[in-house]
Amino acid sequence: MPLDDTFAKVPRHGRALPLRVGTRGSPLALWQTRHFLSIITRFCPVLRNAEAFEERVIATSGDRIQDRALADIGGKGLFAKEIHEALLDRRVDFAVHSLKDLETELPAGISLACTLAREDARDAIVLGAGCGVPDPADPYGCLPAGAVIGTASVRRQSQILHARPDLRCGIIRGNIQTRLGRVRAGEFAASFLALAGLKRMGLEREAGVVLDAEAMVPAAGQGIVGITCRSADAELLELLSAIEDRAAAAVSRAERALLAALDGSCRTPIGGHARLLPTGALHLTGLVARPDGSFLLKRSVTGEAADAARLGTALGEELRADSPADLFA
Ligand SMILES: NCc1[nH]cc(CCC(=O)O)c1CC(=O)O
Repeated sequence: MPLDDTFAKVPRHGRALPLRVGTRGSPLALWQTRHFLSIITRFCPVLRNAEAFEERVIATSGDRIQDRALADIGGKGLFAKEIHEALLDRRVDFAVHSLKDLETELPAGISLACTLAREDARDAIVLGAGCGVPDPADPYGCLPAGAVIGTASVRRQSQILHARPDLRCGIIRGNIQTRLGRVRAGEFAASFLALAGLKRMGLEREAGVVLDAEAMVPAAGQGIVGITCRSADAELLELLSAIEDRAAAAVSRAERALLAALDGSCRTPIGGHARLLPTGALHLTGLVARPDGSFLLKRSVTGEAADAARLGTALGEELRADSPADLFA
């Protein structure tokens, strides 16, 4: 059925417009929400009017608590909890998330309806004034000995400390603009940000060093926007699945299955990154480490994209079996 016909069913079924979209209020979250709306309206002319959508900004616990590592306050679910509640309470009809902030096991009644095309999945280092000139052959070489790097992510912390045990990490939180400001103010020698967020904010020039996915394994879902809605809302699920990006769906299935198989404690540094090869096969890298970088295990597999979830589960189980048991206590 042509997409327009599918979407034309929305008002015909008597669903009241506007459709209410839930989003966090950060500049990146709002950008991603408007990006999603521009895609859905391109596919669906019937929704191309000013009254079709209404943005509802929802503050999450992750936005409110700014001084602690995510692992210490309950992990990634914190950016989504209040948004799930708004969906279940029917205050919104669907919601836009950074997929890497969305827990693998969603609450009963909430479904991941679709994923949008991936922006760059890599991490970047934002360099403060005391850093040297970046050398592509030695991505961490420009960081001064003993420097304090701002990050609230145990995944990034473990990988940089593994490569540079002389460095130290301090907690930096807040949205992209806040974190850039704190590096500029000299509170930290440098910090990490997802390149996807910098690009979407037009701040790519702030990326002093771009780390390839081998040097710094990204988080599962990094750079991908995911849309949730109520599992019982068959009509909206159908509409949203029509705009799914197939490549993003395959890589995110692999990465999220890996994460789910490894998920022991939210304090465990875990990386997961999949990409589609020119042959159409799927290449998946997974990483488990200790937060201090003293242990780091990284493995890759290649298989059929159609088996994305199974590949992720198998790699996750293998990494778990070959890591010290206390990492998953
Ligand atoms: N946890 C915060 C968060 N969630 C998504 C992004 C960036 C965009 C993305 O990865 O899709 C960021 C900021 C960052 O990690 O630098």
